[in-house]
Amino acid sequence: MNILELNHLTKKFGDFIAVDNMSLNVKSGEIFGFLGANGAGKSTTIHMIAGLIRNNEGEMKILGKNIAKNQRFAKMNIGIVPQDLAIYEDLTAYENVRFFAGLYGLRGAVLEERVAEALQFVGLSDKAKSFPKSFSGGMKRRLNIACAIAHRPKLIIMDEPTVGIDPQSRNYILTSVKKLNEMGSTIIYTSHYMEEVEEICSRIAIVDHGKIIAEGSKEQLKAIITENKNITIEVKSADSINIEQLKEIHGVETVQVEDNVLKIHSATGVNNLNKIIASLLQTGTEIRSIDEKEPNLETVFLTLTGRNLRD
Ligand SMILES: Nc1ncnc2c1ncn2[C@@H]1O[C@H](COP(=O)(O)OP(=O)(O)OP(=O)(O)O)[C@@H](O)[C@H]1O
Repeated sequence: MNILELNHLTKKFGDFIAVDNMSLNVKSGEIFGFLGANGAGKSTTIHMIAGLIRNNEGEMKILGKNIAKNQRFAKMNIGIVPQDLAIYEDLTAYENVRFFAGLYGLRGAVLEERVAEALQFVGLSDKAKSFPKSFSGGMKRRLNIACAIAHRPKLIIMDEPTVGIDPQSRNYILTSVKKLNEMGSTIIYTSHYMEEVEEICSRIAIVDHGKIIAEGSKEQLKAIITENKNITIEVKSADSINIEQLKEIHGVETVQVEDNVLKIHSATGVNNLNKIIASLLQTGTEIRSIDEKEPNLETVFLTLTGRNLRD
């Protein structure tokens, strides 16, 4: 079942099209990765889902209901962790979470219980009475998450929650995302860090210039690119390399020599490294090091857009 549906969603700022006819289905229970470079249109999409800005065209549905026509229902079922911290410096951690949970209609004992639960979940129970100004960047991010999850939304959307924080807090957040998912929430995880998306997401959409340019599991996305394996061999001297002979080896697609480094693109599933080495040794080439890499999402992104994910 689809928890979120975006149909032909478009957002323009003047003449500029930030989100361009975007259609997307997110299934209940998944951790869905929304991967794109800065300015790709990720935050704009989230702001439309959150009702913070209006779309020019298209339609959005949460649990089958039109978001624009069922705003209260949408608010109850969606928790947004914004990219820019949405916490009040002059309220304690506890008061911050209570304020947001109150906005979603929680009252009385249930409210108190859920606030305590959310603070505990992000590891800030012992800081409940402290003010965020004494918090590290990572702690503020965690408080930001607590504010978005206290009302137990079915869909949690996180907009780059690990930007600018220390590795320990980053790991904490990634573990929390997996835990929230195991506890039953669907997650949309936005990032331009492909390692994070590869680690936690079951399905991924790559967004570029406001459009989804590829969508699928990690394996499906990697299968898009043909030059699947990159073999880099450093040699003492490249003079003796017989390039034509290397190109005849099964699976070898391209061979490049730069200074004393040999770069070979080879099809995956082809076990030809022994033959490549044998060819080099036969012509008297001395090997210094060998490195063989499977493609990653960065390579997929580069192949699709011609650019690196990070600027
Ligand atoms: N209010 C606005 N007015 C004009 N242009 C805007 C506005 N908000 C966003 N944009 C532009 O829309 C494009 C998409 O921005 P958006 O913030 O959605 O990208 P993003 O993928 O979330 O990237 P980032 O990680 O940098 O936030 C950018 O070129 C941005 O400059």
